[in-house]
Amino acid sequence: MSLTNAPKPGSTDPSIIRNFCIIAHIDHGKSTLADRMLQLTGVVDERSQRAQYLDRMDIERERGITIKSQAVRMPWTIPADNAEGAEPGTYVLNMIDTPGHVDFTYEVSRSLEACEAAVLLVDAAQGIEAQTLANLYLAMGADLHIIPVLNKIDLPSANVEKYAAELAGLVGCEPEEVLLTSAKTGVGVEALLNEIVKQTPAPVGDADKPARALIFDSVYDTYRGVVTYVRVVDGKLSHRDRIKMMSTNAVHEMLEVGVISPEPVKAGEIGVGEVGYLITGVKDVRQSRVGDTVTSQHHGATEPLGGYKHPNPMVYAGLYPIDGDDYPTLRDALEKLQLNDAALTYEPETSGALGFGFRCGFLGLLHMEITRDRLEREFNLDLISTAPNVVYGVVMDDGTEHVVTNPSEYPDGKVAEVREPVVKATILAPADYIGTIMELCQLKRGNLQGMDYLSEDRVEMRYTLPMGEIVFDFFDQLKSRTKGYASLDYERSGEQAADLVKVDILLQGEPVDAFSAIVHRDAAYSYGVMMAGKLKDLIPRQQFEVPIQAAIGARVIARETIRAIRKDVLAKCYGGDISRKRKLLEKQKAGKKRMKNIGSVEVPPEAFVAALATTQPAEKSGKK
Ligand SMILES: Nc1nc2c(ncn2[C@@H]2O[C@H](COP(=O)(O)OP(=O)(O)OP(=O)(O)O)[C@@H](O)[C@H]2O)c(=O)[nH]1
Repeated sequence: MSLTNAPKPGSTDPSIIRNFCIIAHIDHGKSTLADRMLQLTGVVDERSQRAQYLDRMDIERERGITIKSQAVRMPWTIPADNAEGAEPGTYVLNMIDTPGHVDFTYEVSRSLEACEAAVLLVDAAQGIEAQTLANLYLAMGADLHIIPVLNKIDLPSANVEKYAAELAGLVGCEPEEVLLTSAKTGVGVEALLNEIVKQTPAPVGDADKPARALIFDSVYDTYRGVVTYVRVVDGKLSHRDRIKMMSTNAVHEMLEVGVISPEPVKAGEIGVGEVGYLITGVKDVRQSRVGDTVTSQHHGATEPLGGYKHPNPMVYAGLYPIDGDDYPTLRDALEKLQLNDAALTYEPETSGALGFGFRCGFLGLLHMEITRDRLEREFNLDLISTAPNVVYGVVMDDGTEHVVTNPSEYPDGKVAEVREPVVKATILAPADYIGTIMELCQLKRGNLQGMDYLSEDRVEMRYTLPMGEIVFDFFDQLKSRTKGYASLDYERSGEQAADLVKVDILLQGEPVDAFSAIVHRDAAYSYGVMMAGKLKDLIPRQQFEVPIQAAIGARVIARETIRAIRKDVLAKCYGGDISRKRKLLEKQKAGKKRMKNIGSVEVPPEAFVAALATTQPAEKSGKK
């Protein structure tokens, strides 16, 4: 197809615009399908085609997952001989590739607001998974038309009949209406593009009203500053406008307006129903927040589009440089990352054991891992991260309330109540595993809210669970108990009072703040024993005996001892070569410089890294 006769941005009749997104469980093939569409519509030619074209960040490529949403404009022609259900002619498709992981649900929900239809993609060898449901519910909540598609039909293990019926049952259509594709071989993708044109409602909006556009993404680009992705609802945005962000009333000069196809293409303006980008002088994505409404400064709109939510951090952890000299580099690195990630928060913090670092807030564990990975990789830092924890509310006997994002801030004195955040979790698994899943959820203080059979051998179980129990190794354990067959999705759902205590770990009587944890009273003993045992193995023997204790307040609940030894570096030096002796002693001194001192106990940084490493969340690899 030639792009020269494709409709131009700014003057496109809304009736030929189709805005859609692709939603799916992680790994069901969204990015591959998006690639295939780019190829078929001619916006990416064979030569520049690379796998996962839209996943631009290195880390996205390496992990094979999508982190930031992207929007692409593609022309698609319905020929006269296949026009049943649509006028023949060239249409404009705006495709929004959405992230699939639970940490980025907020981004998915904003992307959905910019569309009229959602292609619901399901792996024909896996069937419906937890995030298939979660994303479907989000899409239905946004009133989108759903186009059900079974992908990967080329796989020998595909069970098209079974899963088409399951999917049809879920969205309420006939199994024959489920489209079949292989994003890998391209089978069925052309038919899907035709169906998108036929089934997706054209956008409605008023071209004569003041401009209103929804920000559904904003990213920081080193060369161009903040690039804001918008969907225009009413009016027009032109490169000559000064624009206003309606939540803050901040006014910005517009430097450029354009569409992505699949590289940025400048346009004079974008109008009703169109999806495009804006570049202003803004230097920081926090000034151009996802969910906000953009209008023009003069004769602007007075009513913003539907409300938007601040992404609140759910999980906190301390990040410390292993080498204290790297502290300024870490600060600069966090500042740079935040330009691109409005959800990342950080503030300086000092730890008696680890020195200067930052308390960082994340949307979830995957978000935390990705941030840490990027800091280490892109800024060449070696970091120690403390165990992640959620936010607790502590009410004292005298009625004062504290918000605790760090165990070391846990207040002293008489505590009346501790409140913890809870989540609503949905687990999908083969029915054979119901018993073991229930056992695990019980262990993690979950409450069963309901259970449904999706088909004969597949169940959906709904639980409320304390978020603090989910952030550690819940997902890992769920996967290992179900041989990898279960999938999990959760969302924040208020808080509850719980019997929580702070467990301190003491080395030679000195509490080590980095190892303190807030845990349920029933789990306090096992946390203490586990940590004391780990540290006994990790901390090298010193010239004196070192007791390791775990304590709740003044009460010691577990104890280990590291026996004394004198490491005699001169032992191998017979004879009296004084310069050699001095050399060895200096080497020992240099080694000691890296050590972290807890009282008089020297702890190598590696011991902190190993002791604080929880079982790695399975999402680390980006796969289920
Ligand atoms: N055999 C086969 N493999 C496919 C097909 N579509 C995608 N895949 C493979 O499935 C894996 C996951 O595909 P992606 O496109 O990265 O999945 P995704 O849904 O975008 O994943 P996230 O971006 O992480 O949410 C890749 O290894 C693809 O090559 C298909 O139609 N057939």
